[in-house]
Amino acid sequence: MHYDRCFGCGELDGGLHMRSTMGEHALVHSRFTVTEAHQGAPGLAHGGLLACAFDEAIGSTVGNVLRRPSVTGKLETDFVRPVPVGSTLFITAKVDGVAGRKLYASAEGRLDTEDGPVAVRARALFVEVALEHFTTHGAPDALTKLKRAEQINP
Ligand SMILES: CCCCCCCC(=O)SCCNC(=O)CCNC(=O)[C@H](O)C(C)(C)COP(=O)(O)OP(=O)(O)OC[C@H]1O[C@@H](n2cnc3c(N)ncnc32)[C@H](O)[C@@H]1OP(=O)(O)O
Repeated sequence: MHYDRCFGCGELDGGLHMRSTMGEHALVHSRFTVTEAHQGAPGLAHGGLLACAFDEAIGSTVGNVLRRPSVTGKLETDFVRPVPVGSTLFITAKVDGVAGRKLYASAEGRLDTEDGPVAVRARALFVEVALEHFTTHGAPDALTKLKRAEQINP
């Protein structure tokens, strides 16, 4: 968790409540379980929420592997298989490269087990920002709030 009120990883009611774990070879593993609240078509996950889960999984990967403050500049998703309500996506993400402030990363999500069929792939460009990005555009006390989450979950 990088911030307790983050929609992706925080404690908010209705949030995605995702957690990430660093694995071997700098791969980062996250899980997203699709509930009734995440539906688009009846019984199926909404594509925008799946994109959100991948934004979170990749953002957490960039943050934890590179330890550079950054924001999503671009996020591309390939939805290759339907994701039913009740299923869990096992997401594995990695950093693909760094070019100055541009941080490239990607992820794939497999259905229900770590070696299940791939249902979603995503690629993202994160752009490194100064910490003032968060205090100027977000909340003046943003750094205190982010630091609090770091203390809960170092
Ligand atoms: C642990 C954390 C988990 C968090 C997960 C969730 C993360 C998020 O959702 S963050 C929220 C969503 N994202 C945002 O709000 C970002 C809003 N955008 C911005 O603030 C700015 O556009 C920002 C910071 C991305 C870039 O602006 P700026 O700092 O002026 O840099 P800028 O010069 O435009 O771009 C830097 C480089 O990135 C490239 N770039 C920026 N955006 C894009 C894009 N969409 N596509 C391709 N390239 C891009 C530029 O071309 C430039 O490349 P080069 O250096 O080769 O010329």
